[in-house]
Amino acid sequence: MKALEVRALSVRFGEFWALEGVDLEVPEGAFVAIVGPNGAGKSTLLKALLGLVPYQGEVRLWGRPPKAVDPLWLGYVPQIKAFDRTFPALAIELVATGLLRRWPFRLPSWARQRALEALRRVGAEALAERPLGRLSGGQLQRVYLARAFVRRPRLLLLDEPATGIDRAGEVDLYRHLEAYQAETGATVLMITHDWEAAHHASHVLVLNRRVIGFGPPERALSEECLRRAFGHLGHAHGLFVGGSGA
Ligand SMILES: Nc1ncnc2c1ncn2[C@@H]1O[C@H](COP(=O)(O)OP(=O)(O)OP(=O)(O)O)[C@@H](O)[C@H]1O
Repeated sequence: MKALEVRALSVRFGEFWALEGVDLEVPEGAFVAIVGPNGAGKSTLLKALLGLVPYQGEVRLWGRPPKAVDPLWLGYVPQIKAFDRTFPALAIELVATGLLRRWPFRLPSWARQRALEALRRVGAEALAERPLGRLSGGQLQRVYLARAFVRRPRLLLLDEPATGIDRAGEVDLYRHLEAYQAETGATVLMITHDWEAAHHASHVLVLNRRVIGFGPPERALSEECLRRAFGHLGHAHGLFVGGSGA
């Protein structure tokens, strides 16, 4: 079964086309790494799939329009750029908003258990009772990941989830994602600038406003595809499949 089908998807901001004519089919249970240069429309694609930006074309999740899908089936971790750190809340409460879809005044014990389980999954159980204002950037990123996991979603949309997380935490994150997929059969779409991480995905989407390549890493991460997407490979030369650094 296809988790995701996209036909002729285009997104326009004023006169500027951020995405043009994107076609994509993602089988259920796939792990798709999305790569492309800055401004390529990667975040815009995830937002369009969630109906967060207006688009032209067709999006189907499990054969249905996004609005007909139970929101609890979808876990989204946006790019975290700014956060009001004076907001008086605990990490576990932010995680629980993924479940309750509002700020909990008092956390029901079932929601507390689920939130703790999700924090454990991302190695952040110890942060549960910590005020958000006292989290580092990487710790806050883990808490947002737990917020996506807490729903036990069937589709996880992750926008550069490893940003700010240390190398050991990053390896842990990929391990958690793999374990979660093996356990639930969920589908993952993950934007990353880490081509090495992309090599471990089942599929890679190379995007630059249009689909430049889509398929298994060895095909999509070919030198030709990456050159078409990035123009030149610069210092990353050698990371493409078949290159000396692969
Ligand atoms: N709300 C908006 N209004 C106007 N332009 C926008 C808006 N959101 C994104 N854009 C533009 O659309 C293009 C694609 O942006 P997007 O954030 O999707 O790129 P990206 O591939 O995720 O980039 P990055 O790797 O830098 O995160 C960019 O040129 C951006 O400036």
